[in-house]
Amino acid sequence: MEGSHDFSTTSKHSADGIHMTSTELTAYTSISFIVVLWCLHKWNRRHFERVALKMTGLSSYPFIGSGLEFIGTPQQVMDSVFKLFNGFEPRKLWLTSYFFVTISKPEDLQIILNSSKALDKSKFYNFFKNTVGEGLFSAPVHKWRQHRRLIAPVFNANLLDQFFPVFNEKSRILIENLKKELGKTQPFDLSDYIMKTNLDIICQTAMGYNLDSQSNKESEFADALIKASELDSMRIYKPWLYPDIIFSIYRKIMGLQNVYNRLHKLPNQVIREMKEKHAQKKMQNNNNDIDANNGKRLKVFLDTLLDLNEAGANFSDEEIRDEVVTMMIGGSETSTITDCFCILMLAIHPEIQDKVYDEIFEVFGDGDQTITIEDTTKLVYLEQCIRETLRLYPTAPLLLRELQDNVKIHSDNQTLPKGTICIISPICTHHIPELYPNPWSYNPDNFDAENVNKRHKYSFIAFSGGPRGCLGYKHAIVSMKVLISTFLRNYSVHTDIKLSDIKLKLDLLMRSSNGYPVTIRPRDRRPTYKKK
Ligand code: HEM
Repeated sequence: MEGSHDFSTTSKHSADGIHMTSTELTAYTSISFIVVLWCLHKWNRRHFERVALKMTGLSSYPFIGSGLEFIGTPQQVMDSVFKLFNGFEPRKLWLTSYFFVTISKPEDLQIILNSSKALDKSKFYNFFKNTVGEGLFSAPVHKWRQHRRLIAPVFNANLLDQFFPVFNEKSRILIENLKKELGKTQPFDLSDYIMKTNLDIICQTAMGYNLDSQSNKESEFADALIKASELDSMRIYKPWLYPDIIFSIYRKIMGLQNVYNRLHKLPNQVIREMKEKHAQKKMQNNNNDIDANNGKRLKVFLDTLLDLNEAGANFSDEEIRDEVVTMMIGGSETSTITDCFCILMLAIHPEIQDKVYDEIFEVFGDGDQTITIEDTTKLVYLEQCIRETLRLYPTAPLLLRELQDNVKIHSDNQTLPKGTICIISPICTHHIPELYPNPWSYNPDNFDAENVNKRHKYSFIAFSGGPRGCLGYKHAIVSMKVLISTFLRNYSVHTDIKLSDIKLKLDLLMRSSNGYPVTIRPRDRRPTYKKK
C-alpha cells in the first residue's frame, strides 16, 4: 500500500534500483506512446513511402502532412495548388495519413481517367452528399456503374435537339433584361444576369419546371441552391467542419439547418406530380406528349428517368431526385462561369470579338431567327473561343480518383499503390507551356483543327475524360453557343480590365474573384469587312 501511495505522488519511486519521479515516468510513457504511434503510422504507409521517396512535393510535417499549405483565403489556396503542381512530373502530397499524387501529363491522365481501378472519387466527395446525394457525380462505384449505363444513352442528339426552344427562349429573355444596361458607362457584372438564365435553362431541361428566375420571381429553390453551394464550398476550407455532427451544429447556429431540405422541396414536388402524370398517361395508354400550355410537350431528363423506371430500372424517388439535382448543380454554375469568362475574353480582345461576330453574321445574317442545332455546328470559331476559355479558366479546379488497386502510369513506369489518391488539376495541365505556348494568353487558334490534331487528346480536360467524364458536355457546349451568339447578335461588349487584372479564386469551382465587369452597346449588325 505504501509503495502504491509513493507511486501516485511526486516523490521518488524506486524500482530495481532505478529512481524516477512520477513526472519523469509520465514523460517516458508519453514519448514511448508517440514513438509506437509513429512506427505504426510509418508501417501503415510503407508502400506509399517507397513511391514517395522518388518524388518531390510540398514540405510536409509529421501527422498533418502539408495540410497547413491549404488553409487560407481562396486565392491563397489557388497559389498553393500551382505550387503543388509544378510541371509535368507526378508529385507527392501528404494530408494527414492520405497520400496524394499529382497527375498532369496527358499520357498519365489518359491512364488514370480510363482505368477501371481508378473510378472511385474518394471520401472527399462525401461533402457534396447533403446537396446531390448519391447522384452520378458523387455515387459510389457500384451505384455509379449501374446508373451511368442507364442514363448515358439518353443524353443523345435527339434529347438536345428538343431543348433548343428552351435555350433560345431563355437567351431571348436575357437580351431583354440586359436592355437596362444600355447607355450606361458604369460596368455591370455579367454573372448577375447569366446565372439566372442558366438556372432557368437547366430547371426546364432537367425537370420540365419553369423557374423563371429571370423575371425576378422570388424562388426558394434558387436561393437554397446558391446557399447549399456556398455552404459546401466553405466546408472544404474549414477542416474543423469535416465531421458531420459539427457541420450540422454549425448549420443550426447559422440558421441554415433547413437549407438542404429547402433545396430538395421543389424537385420532390415536381417528381411526385410527374409520376402521377406518367401513371395517368399509362392508364389512358396515351403516348402523345401534349402540354396544356404550348402544344408539344418537352421530354425532359426527369421524363426519361421515369421511362427508364417503367422499363424496369427501379430507381427510388430519392435516387431520381439525386440525379435531377446533380444535373442542375452540375450544369448551372459551370456553364455560367464559362459563359461569363468567354464574353469577358471577347470584351478584352475586340479583334477576336469581331471575328466571332463575322462568323455569326455568315450563319444568320442580320436577322433574329431562332438558332437550331444545325446552326450551332457552323459556329466553329465560337466553339474555339469557348474551348480556349475553358482551357484558360476550367471551372472544375481539382478532380480526385482513389485507386482501388495498383496502377502503372507512364511517367518513369511507376506503379502507384492501391489507396493512392490521384489529384488532377485541369488548370495546371492547361498551363503547361510544352502543350500550349504562352499559356496565360487568350488564343482561340489553340483549338483550330491543326493544333488540336498536334496535341495529345488529354491535353484538354475541362470536362475530365474517360468513363467518369462529364455527361453534360454536349448540352453545355450547345447551350453556351446559343447564349453567347444571341448575346453577340444583339450587343457588342466592352471592358476596361486587362487579362492580367483577372484574379482567380478557388472554392467548389474556380471563378474570377473580381467578377466579370463589362459594358454593352447595341450591335452594329454588319461584319467587319462591311465596316471598312
Ligand atoms: C461548362 C460546363 C461544364 C463543365 C466545365 C463541366 C465539367 C465537369 C467535370 C470536370 C466533371 C468531372 C468531375 C469529377 O470527376 O469530379 C463533370 C461531371 C459531370 N457533369 Fe459536367 N460540366 C459542365 C456542364 C454540365 C452540364 C450542363 C451537365 C448536365 C446537364 C453536367 C453533368 C455532369 C454529370 C452528371 C457529371 C458526373 C458524371 C459521372 O461521374 O458519371 N455537366 N462535369
